[in-house]
Order: sequence, then structure tokens, then C-alpha cells
Amino acid sequence: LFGLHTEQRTLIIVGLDNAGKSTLLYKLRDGQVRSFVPTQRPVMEEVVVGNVTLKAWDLGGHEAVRTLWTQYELAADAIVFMIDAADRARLKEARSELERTVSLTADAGVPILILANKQDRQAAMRSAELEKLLDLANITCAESPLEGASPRVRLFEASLVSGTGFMEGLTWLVSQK
Ligand SMILES: Nc1nc2c(ncn2[C@@H]2O[C@H](COP(=O)(O)OP(=O)(O)OP(=O)(O)O)[C@@H](O)[C@H]2O)c(=O)[nH]1
Ligand SMILES: [Mg+2]
Repeated sequence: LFGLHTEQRTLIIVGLDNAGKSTLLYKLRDGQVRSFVPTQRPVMEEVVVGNVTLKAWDLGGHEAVRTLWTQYELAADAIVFMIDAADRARLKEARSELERTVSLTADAGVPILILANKQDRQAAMRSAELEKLLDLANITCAESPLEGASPRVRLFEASLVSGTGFMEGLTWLVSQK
């Protein structure tokens, strides 16, 4: 099977602590959900999505280690921004980090998949509400694409626990050049 997955890209997974970044990395690698302690330092796993091999970096999300995000984001071919959609209290904090990530990567045009994770939870916000509260149109307004063109930033609902949505999101992400 050597040579089947020829295309290699660098994927960076960011988002607040407890959003589900490490859960995503190992779901992609093993197809299973298991539990983790908070991530202290970047971890890389090679995962395959469609015909693309991703060097996927899981970065810690708590405040002390967010200082590392910038250097990784600048080297990214694609970014996953994880959100705990059931955590209303921290949405503002997530929004400000998202805004920073979007503007940092604007010149390079890096595609960004926002995963609205934990949709299995009763309190989870759906995409329409999240897009409004995150002010997504405004965050990306300076670079709104031509009519008919694919946007650089897209939000997908997902639940890693139920196994829904994340693969659709990643399939979109790797289809962006
Ligand atoms: N209900 C629910 N819980 C989830 C889901 N995905 C992840 N979790 C849980 O959310 C918690 C945090 O998951 P992690 O993957 O460790 O979060 P993280 O983003 O890596 O956190 P840091 O390493 O601290 O930045 C764990 O208890 C997971 O089991 C989901 O889809 N639904
Ligand atoms: Mg983690």
C-alpha cells in the first residue's frame, strides 16, 4: 500500500481547553473515543482523511500553553478550531481566540474548520446560533469570497462521542486547497 496516500499536509488542532481536541486526534487515528488528561505539549499523529495524509498536531488549549499556537498556525496547511458547543459561558473566550486565528492566517488563506463539538449534549448550541454568537460573518467579512466561491472558514456541528459530523467537516477541510 506504500505510495497510496501521496499527499501530505500539516493540520493544526486548536481551541479552548476541554473542547475535545485530543479526543478528535485519537478518534481520527483509532476510530475510538478515550479519555485524556489536559494536553501539556504538542502531540503529532499521522492520520488519513480521504486520500490525504495529515500530520495532525494536537495543541493544548489552556491559557498557559496557547502561546504556542501562533508558530504552529503559521506553518499550517489546514486548521481545526474546536468548540465545546455546550459551553455557553466560554463562548466569548472562544470567539476571541478564533478571531485571532482567522486574522493570523488570512494572508496565507489557510482553510479553517470550526467544529461545534458535543452536539450529543442537551445544552449544545446549533450552528445557526453559534454563527451568530461567534459573529462569524464579521470575523471573516474582510475576506468574503466571490459569489459561488467556497468560504475559507466553515462551521460544522459534530459529536465525537456519537461519531457525527466531524468526518463531513474534515472532508470539506481537505478538499480546500
Ligand atoms: N459529551 C461529549 N463530550 C466530549 C465530546 N468530545 C470530547 N468530549 C469530552 O470533553 C472532555 C475534554 O476532551 P479533550 O479531548 O481532553 O479536550 P482537549 O480540547 O484536548 O483539552 P486540553 O488538552 O485541555 O486543551 C473529555 O471529557 C472528553 O471525553 C463529545 O462529542 N461529547
Ligand atoms: Mg488535549
